[in-house]
Amino acid sequence: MQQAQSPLTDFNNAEEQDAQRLVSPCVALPEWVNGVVAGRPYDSFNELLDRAADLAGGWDRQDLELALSAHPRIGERAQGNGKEATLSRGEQSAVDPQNTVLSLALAQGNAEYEAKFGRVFLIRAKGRSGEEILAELQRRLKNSPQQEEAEALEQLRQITLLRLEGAFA
Ligand SMILES: NC(=O)NC1=NC(=O)NC1=O
Repeated sequence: MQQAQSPLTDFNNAEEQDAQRLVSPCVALPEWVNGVVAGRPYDSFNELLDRAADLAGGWDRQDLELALSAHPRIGERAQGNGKEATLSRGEQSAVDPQNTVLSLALAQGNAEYEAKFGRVFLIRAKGRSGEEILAELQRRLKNSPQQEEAEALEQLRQITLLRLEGAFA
């Protein structure tokens, strides 16, 4: 019986594909997943987090659009029981689907956002109430395309790094 190791030690020692499987639900960008795994062994979780943040710092619009395939709209319950869907539901748990006024406002805001920017609105939902998310959506709708691309990339980085922390908690 292997004595319980720290999650980091397990990650450092895991087969490559097992290590990739652990971090792939963080973001649907294989280059990032491979880069995090290739950086092993890490002396500390902070070293891992720093490398993950560095790799995420280079993301561009293409990465954003590719990653969005794994992020359901805000207010739409992620379907299925894959790891990403489960994570999304947890992150969006503060958005009460029974609150029809909020749900309608989010649906309308999402539609306006997609018409203006041509992609799904992405926000780090964890730690935000439904009302705070709606306020951010309405604020960001006023952004220029360049401003909004930068904001959406920052939210993708936050979601990714929060999920990474969760994978090692
Ligand atoms: N469109 C979204 O913003 N989706 C999400 N935000 C999160 O924090 N998790 C999601 O799935």
